Amino acid sequence: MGPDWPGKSNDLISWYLEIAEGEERTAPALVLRILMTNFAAIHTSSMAFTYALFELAAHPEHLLPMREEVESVVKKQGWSKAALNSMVKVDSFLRESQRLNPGATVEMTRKVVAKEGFRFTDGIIVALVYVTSRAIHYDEVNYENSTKFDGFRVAQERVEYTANHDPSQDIFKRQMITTAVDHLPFGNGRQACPGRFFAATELKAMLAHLVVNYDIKAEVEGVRPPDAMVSLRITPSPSGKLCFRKRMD
Ligand code: HEM
Repeated sequence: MGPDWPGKSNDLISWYLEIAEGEERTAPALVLRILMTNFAAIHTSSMAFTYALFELAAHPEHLLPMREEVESVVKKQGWSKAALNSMVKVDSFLRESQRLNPGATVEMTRKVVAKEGFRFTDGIIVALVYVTSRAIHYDEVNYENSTKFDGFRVAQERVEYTANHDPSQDIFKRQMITTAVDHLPFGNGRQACPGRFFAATELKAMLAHLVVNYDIKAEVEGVRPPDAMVSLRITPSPSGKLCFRKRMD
């Protein structure tokens, strides 16, 4: 039948089967790969959304502008992938939430393969490198008022950018999916998270649905439930509570 045939599945198991060879093409090896992908995909996305809800409840002034944006975009483009791309405020809000809430104090573990290790300019030699993503995200050199949550930090910038550039020629470099040395929620470089396009689509769709259908309130006004630390990892409070109600108007 060759590599393509009518009705061929287009899913994760099929993609793995297509490239796996030798001992990688056995059921245990494929199951481990799928479990590993689930591990990379699920807790990260749920944590990112929980953080976004905590930030929204603590900074409720962001809700109505996002509601207006989503309603206006959906009116023109329906609930589509293209519509999600046009939700500039929703994208900016999630990006800011990820900036202030990376999943760990350090990310991007890299094993040095050179036998002599990696030598920093001060002479220190290491075999393993981590990047201090949280410190970078909170650095005033990189972000003005860096500790302040400003959900629309890049939204206006993007509107202005888009108005002045041909969208087919250039892309705004500070979207939720864009990685950079000063924005590392998805890592950076060759090993940057390959699931980030999927994650951004699902998180934006969920947040857009939420802001048009629900009102949200913090349990204690303006207070964001405190994070929990697990070794080098930081997680949203497992006991934090928020109040939701179906939108009344
Ligand atoms: C908000 C959600 C997510 C966050 C914050 C996140 C974050 C990350 C980070 C920080 C890395 C390490 C990047 C580096 O070392 O430079 C990574 C790698 C990875 N992520 Fe995600 N991720 C998310 C969602 C997903 C999803 C939905 C999938 C799959 C559908 C996924 C699959 C992977 C895989 C396979 C890797 C390893 C890439 C490699 O080593 O080549 N991630 N992710």
